[in-house]
Amino acid sequence: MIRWFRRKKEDVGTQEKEVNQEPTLEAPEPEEQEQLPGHVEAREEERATETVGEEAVPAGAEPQEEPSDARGESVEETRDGEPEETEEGAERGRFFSRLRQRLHKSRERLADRVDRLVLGKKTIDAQVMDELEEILITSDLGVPATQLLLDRVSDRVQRKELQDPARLREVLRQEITQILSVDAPAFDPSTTRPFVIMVIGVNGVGKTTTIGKLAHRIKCSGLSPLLVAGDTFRAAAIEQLERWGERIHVPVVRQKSGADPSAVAFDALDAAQARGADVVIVDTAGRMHTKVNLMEELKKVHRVIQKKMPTAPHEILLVLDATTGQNAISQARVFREAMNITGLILTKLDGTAKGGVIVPICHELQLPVRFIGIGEGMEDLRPFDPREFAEALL
Ligand SMILES: Nc1nc2c(ncn2[C@@H]2O[C@H](COP(=O)(O)OP(=O)(O)OP(=O)(O)O)[C@@H](O)[C@H]2O)c(=O)[nH]1
Repeated sequence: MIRWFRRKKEDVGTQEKEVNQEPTLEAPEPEEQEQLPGHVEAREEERATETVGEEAVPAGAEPQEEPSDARGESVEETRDGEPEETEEGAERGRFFSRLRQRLHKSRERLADRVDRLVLGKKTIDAQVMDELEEILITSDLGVPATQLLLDRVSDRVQRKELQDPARLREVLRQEITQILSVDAPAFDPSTTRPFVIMVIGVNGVGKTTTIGKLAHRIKCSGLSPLLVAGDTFRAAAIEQLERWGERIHVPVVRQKSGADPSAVAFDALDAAQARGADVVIVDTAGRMHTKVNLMEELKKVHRVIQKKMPTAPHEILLVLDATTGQNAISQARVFREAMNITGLILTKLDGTAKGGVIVPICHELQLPVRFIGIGEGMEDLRPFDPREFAEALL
């Protein structure tokens, strides 16, 4: 057992236990130093100033340092070591450099520290492993995933496959890619019609925004989406979804505030058939303003959808806010107890240093990350690619 790990395990274990004992389903506080728009108090005001039809600019967001050339990457930064010359390759390069730019805080916490750790070192000895452990834990990788990575690195060192400290980062990247590559069927809304997606998560994590972005992606792929305002407890949530609908020219099925969400979902499936919609995306409440238990309410919506269409919902996507770090894992545990989640969406990865949390989430839950949110704009939802993410992070 490694020294640092032994020293810190108790502290971290206690912290994790506290989180596990009382998983909060209230929107948790994001990192203190970040004035992210996900901050609950700030949201109502932001909504009032949101403009339909324009790319929303995150409050306090740093100017987007998009590279002026297509890639903004050196040749060594290309994914396969070769310059990509096709238009598709250039497009991918642009997206990748944007992803890296948005993940820069998480990258600073992980990659830059690993680089500093190996600088001038000749071997990967116990001291290096000790410091690596600290870097991984404090980068939100959690104890079990950190231990797994350390074991794999140690194995490679012992088998003499890894001797040069300069290769440590590359090896970590490979191992993290493996952890992130959860075995699951692909997300493919073209397989059934209508393809029904239920989106769940606590309030403030970015559900409605994510639904807007997802519908935009689906529309761009040639399918016709329909949005369902299933968070009937907050009038603002219905309006927010409607604004997204107007912005991306996608119809929204709604009822008045306070209506039964399962009745809204039921009617929406009729509407989807009548309109010939290909994909139905159901927003749900994140917090109950009544005595009804959130999980019971979600189960009811699920039952009603299933009654109408026995194979539906085809995806149940849990949205988690990356800025909440380890708390996101606790939330996922609670939701998984109640719902048969098929995939995850991690939001607000831009501007947080806690992007590493995606590693323990995949490691523990063995659920595929379907998409990641890297900003508030329409285009800021990306399909999750484990290798691409690991490369952007490390
Ligand atoms: N920076 C950033 N902000 C995001 C992202 N996704 C969502 N947000 C912001 O997070 C805030 C909360 O998003 P909502 O979509 O209202 O969250 P919700 O889960 O639907 O919240 P309720 O409607 O209260 O249940 C909004 O200000 C969004 O613009 C993201 O990927 N990056």
